[in-house]
Amino acid sequence: MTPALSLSRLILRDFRSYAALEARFAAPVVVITGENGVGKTNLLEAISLLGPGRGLRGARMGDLGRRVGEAPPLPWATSGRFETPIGPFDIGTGTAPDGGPERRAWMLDGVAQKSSTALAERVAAVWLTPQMDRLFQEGASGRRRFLDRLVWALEPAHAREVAAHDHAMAGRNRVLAEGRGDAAWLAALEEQMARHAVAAVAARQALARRLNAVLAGGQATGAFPAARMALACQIAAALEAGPALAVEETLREGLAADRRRDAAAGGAARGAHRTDMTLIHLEKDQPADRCSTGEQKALLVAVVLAHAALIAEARGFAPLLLLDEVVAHLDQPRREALFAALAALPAQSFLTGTDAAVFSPLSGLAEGFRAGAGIIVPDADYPLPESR
Ligand SMILES: Nc1ncnc2c1ncn2[C@@H]1O[C@H](COP(=O)(O)OP(=O)(O)OP(=O)(O)O)[C@@H](O)[C@H]1O
Repeated sequence: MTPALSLSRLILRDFRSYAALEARFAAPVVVITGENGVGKTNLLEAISLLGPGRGLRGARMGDLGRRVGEAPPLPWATSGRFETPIGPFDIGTGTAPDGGPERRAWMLDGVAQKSSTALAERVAAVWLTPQMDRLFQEGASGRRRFLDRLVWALEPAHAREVAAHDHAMAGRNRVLAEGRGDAAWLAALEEQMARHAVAAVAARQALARRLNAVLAGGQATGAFPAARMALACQIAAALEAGPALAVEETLREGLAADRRRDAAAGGAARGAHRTDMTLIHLEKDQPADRCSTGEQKALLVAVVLAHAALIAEARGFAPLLLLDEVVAHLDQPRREALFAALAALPAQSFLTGTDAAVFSPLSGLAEGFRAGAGIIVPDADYPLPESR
């Protein structure tokens, strides 16, 4: 299926291991293979940075520039041309010309942007990486980040709600740590925290509900295991039971009552930062943390496939899917299920792996590249599909 949003050209300058790269993509499924350490993940990371946020590794901006010897990383830039049914647009990002290495600049169609808001309106990307193999074993923050990225693709303003909540919470933590009994200031911060927490959790809940409806339909996920997303979150539970304004009020009162406790603990016991999420493997009736690594990967794949279908329906374009080393974990039937699902999905996907042979069922469907040191070249075994 032709995706309504696809990356047709990527240009990198001094980005991680790439001094200068220009790559053109023409197919809805792009396969990049190469040996360990040649820069496959770096390429996906560069693509992930064309949307808002800190990208697939959550890296500091100053770490993204190419390092040569002991010198500090160079200023970097990446730009992408995106094709849509109403014409192309160009996004560029990189080190801001004025300011330190942590300052980032944004361009849309050659015009500098003050923030990434305009990008969030046009581009979304979702990824699965090898680092996420322990998503269900480690702390809740990784799961929350994954969940928030899914929400963000549906509702770009979600990022602002979460940031505003965290900002108010950091302010409250500071006041509590300093031991200043500034009740009016604390009350104002708690009011902001409560308001943004309820908005952020309501958006997470809405995403989970809509995602579960798509998962239950099963069309987007094909042969992947039937899955359901479950939020573990007191605010979400309260929102199920009563109106948002009442939940906000209860949260505000709870925060005010917790001041002494939160000061001693060094952080708030309630708020949007407490949401956790799991995926339920419905056939086994088990949460993801009790499933095997391969089953967990399959659950995550089912979720990103269903999510892409949901966003395509809701926003008219699907997020780019960046699937780093995902295929290696899947057995043969699941690999073929993934390839079939990707071919049917209205999303552009980028897959990486070390073994080109694994992707052979995609010959004729996908466009292939071999990554070498600082370059990528078309892979003759995966010519551009004729239909494009
Ligand atoms: N800032 C940087 N400057 C120059 N090189 C860098 C920088 N950051 C990372 N690299 C290099 O990039 C390479 C890692 O690239 P990447 O993680 O994309 O590899 P990969 O092809 O995905 O490997 P694998 O198959 O092992 O996952 C390493 O050789 C690393 O030294």
